[in-house]
Amino acid sequence: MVLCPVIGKLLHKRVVLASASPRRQEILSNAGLRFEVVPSRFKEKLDKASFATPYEYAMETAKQKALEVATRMHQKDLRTPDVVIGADTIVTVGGLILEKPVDKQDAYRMLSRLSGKEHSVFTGVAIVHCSSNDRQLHTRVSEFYEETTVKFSELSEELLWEYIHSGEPMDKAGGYGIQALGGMLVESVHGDFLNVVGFPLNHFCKQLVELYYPPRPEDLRQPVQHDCIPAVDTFEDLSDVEGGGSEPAQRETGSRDEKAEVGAAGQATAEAECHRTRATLPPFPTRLLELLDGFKLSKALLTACKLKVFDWLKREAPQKAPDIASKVDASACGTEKLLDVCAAMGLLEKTEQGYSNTETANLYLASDSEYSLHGFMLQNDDVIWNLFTYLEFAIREGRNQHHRVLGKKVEDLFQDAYYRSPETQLRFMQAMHGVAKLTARQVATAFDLSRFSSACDMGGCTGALARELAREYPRLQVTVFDLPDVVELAVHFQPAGPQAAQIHFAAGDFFRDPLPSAELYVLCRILHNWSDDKVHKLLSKVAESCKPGAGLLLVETLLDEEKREAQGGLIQSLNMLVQTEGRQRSRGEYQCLLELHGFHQVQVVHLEGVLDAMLATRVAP
Ligand SMILES: Cc1cn([C@H]2C[C@H](O)[C@@H](COP(=O)(O)OP(=O)(O)OP(=O)(O)O)O2)c(=O)[nH]c1=O
Repeated sequence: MVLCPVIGKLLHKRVVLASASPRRQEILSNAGLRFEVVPSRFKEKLDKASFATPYEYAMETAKQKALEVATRMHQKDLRTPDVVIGADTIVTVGGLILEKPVDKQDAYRMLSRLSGKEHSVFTGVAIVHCSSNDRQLHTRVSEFYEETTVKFSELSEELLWEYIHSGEPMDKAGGYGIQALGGMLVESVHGDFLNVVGFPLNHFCKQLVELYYPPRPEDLRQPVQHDCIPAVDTFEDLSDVEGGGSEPAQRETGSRDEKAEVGAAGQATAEAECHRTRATLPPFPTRLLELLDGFKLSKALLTACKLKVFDWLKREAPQKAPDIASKVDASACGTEKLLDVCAAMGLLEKTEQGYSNTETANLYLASDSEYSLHGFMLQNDDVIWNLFTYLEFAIREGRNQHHRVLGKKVEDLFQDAYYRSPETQLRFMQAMHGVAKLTARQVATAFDLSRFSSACDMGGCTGALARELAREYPRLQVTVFDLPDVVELAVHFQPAGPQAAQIHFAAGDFFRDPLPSAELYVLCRILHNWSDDKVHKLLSKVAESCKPGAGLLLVETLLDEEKREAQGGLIQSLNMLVQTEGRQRSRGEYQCLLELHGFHQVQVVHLEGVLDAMLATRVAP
């Protein structure tokens, strides 16, 4: 349902939200607006000192965000959008502008400044109307801002750090989210709540009314309430379908009533019918259709990785589609389609000269990059994709689907001959190595582990985490304990360096063989692979090997207790179902498991991305 009728004016236009903010997407789609999301690449680095007021800074940033998207979409040979919406939210306190914190310390500085005080939240919004003439982009910008004042309670150091460790502050202006946990910090709010969350919906609707229905001369002679959103019957023509143009409607001379009178009665009835249908039209299911297309986008990404498109473009760019096609041994027409989709997904840049990698592709998709996820992509393409085609069976049967993919029974995924063949094994290790490298630093620094002098990383694979632990704690000796064939290949992943002397590999099966002795045991993304029985078995083995005071560092994606949030965690649950015999668990479930095996003083830190780290201490039995 579209409550604000002027939103209906935009229903048949190509509207783009130039924002990656999930809050803005939610607010606007809840209001019934249909739009595509194209996050802006505009770097928010305008010189704040050159603006007389903070809201001018926010409006200019919003405008630049929207214009960058309008220009990029126009240049990319995609259809020029009709309307692009950009927004920027800032927090101001004591003359300072606070944007998103860059790290936890920055969040701490921001939140301590806000503690016990009143501050302002400004959101600048730009509505850019676009048109294209002779391949030239023409834009008309309408901007406004909204201010809301928020008062924080006095925040204790403890509460402040607990909030920061929740991870919530990092993508939010001022370092807090009023709509979630951050709501607990707030004593009072004066003004539009949604403005704080990132988008002043009420003011936006009023702005659309002004744009699409500027007051008629006769209205100006009568006292009018300027700050209200008119009711539905104020407008007769909400559809604007045939016009379909990108410009806001201009009021013609003569009222709409006059126009209706001159038309034939039959036509008037048909139009009325048409308007009724428009008014009751449900919101366009954009998000639903995007979800539907999700698997096609994933497959396009995986195929481009498999064909090593990003490797070729890292070596030489820009290149035209036929040149890339001949290098990757594929058809020119197919390659061009794939490259265009990659460009639309923001993985490639497309210009007159050809295609080039974006920074994301160079960093993560080229196979030789330091933080390459290429192996992880191939693992998803070759193994996980196939397993997910049997999701329906996995749901019905409540178990993994290797038997369907391989056509034979698989007793233990980690010991099976197919998965242990050197080629599949290496690909699996490359996949794990990519993911581990990306997250190892956060895991190693989540807690102060300096009291331990030895650690055992159970199932530590290529030693990527061991390396970060060794780098962070120079007196720590780390043993990577994994299956013999893994240990044999791990040497290929270990670069020389000062940490090499701190890292040792030990071959064995952690269910059957004695564990290497250590003061700290690490189980990073291990337990989710196993059933409750096996988790108990493993934890009791670890507990037996621990002296009182020893630590257990557990890293998993934790589900919330109601299993409602953490989309990443919930997807992982399905992933575990189709792939393993294990499952994702909640913080409470892990806490119980740990305590049952004599590990107490459990601390939890949410890491950037989807992982959570838990540190527990073994107490005397
Ligand atoms: C103060 C506050 C901000 N925020 C969010 C709104 C914005 O998403 C974010 C401020 O950063 P912005 O730079 O305005 O927006 P963004 O980076 O999230 O998205 P984009 O630039 O792509 O449009 O902070 C909350 O969600 N809750 C709050 O209480």
